[in-house]
Amino acid sequence: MTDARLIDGNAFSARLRDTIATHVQTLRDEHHVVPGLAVVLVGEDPASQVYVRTKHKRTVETGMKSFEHKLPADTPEREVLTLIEGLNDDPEVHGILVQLPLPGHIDSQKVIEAIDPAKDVDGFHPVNVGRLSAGLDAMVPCTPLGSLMLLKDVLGKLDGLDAVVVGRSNIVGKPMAQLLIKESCTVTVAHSRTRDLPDVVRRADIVVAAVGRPEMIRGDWLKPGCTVIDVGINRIEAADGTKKLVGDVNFAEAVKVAGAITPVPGGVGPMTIACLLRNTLVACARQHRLPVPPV
Ligand SMILES: Nc1nc2c(c(=O)[nH]1)N[C@@H](CN(C=O)c1ccc(C(=O)N[C@@H](CCC(=O)O)C(=O)O)cc1)CN2
Repeated sequence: MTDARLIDGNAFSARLRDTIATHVQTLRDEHHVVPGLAVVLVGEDPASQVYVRTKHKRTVETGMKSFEHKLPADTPEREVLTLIEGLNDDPEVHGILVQLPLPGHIDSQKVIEAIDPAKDVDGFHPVNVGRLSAGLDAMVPCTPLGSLMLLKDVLGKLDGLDAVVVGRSNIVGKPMAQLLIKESCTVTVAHSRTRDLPDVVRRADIVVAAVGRPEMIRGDWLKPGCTVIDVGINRIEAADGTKKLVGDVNFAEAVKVAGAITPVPGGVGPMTIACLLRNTLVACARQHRLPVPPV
């Protein structure tokens, strides 16, 4: 059997960012409006610092305004909430994102709920969670949205397909399941208590792995020809002592069985930031009561 097709998230996200940049230019030229994204980082988590830096770079490249707020790790919760109140009221800011995880003394849910749902480009506010689950227009979390775009690019229509989402987090697993239900898939959400997980995964035409456990999903758990979306980003030590990035799927085994698969890195990860820009563009258009660009 030939190896699975590699789903190239770097190439897809670069095309998406180009399309977004074109729409940003149109908004600027025709309506004198420039989308603005505010990113709040609390603390010095090294991975978060890299992601926030990349978000700033991509935001500016796309022609949008970027507002970075970097706060020390011991910033009181009240100060973060006050900052968000200010961003909610700032007409130049159309999207607000608080980089997660937050330091332990800050209640993440309280912070998320302080964001104006119209500016919640992460789609984590309960209003957006509820709207997505009701099948209404909503801000959709970036990683599941990017995963869905890749799936549609590979498979076209998804209706009637069996999808298994492994992981039930609020950020990925649950919204991913909602998006797949909307596409008329038959969706199973599996998690740490699921019985006979390999058998459950083996039924799937689409496997979305979002458990946060390095290489947990093995090649012999997969239905031959299925499509695998690996959301996991795990830093592990390789046999030679160097650090490497792996997903939640054992790639070397899975590539021999699946029909198509996202690599890690270079699969879903780059889609997360491209979809953040997409959500900021959409939020801006809605706030100015302009037609929402088709992205
Ligand atoms: N408020 C949020 N916090 C976090 C989110 C989020 O969507 N909203 N997601 C993750 C981190 N994240 C964006 O914030 C993110 C993760 C990974 C990538 C990415 O491009 N990954 C690369 C590998 C990069 C590396 O070497 O580490 C890839 O997979 O190719 C982008 C964004 C948690 N926090």
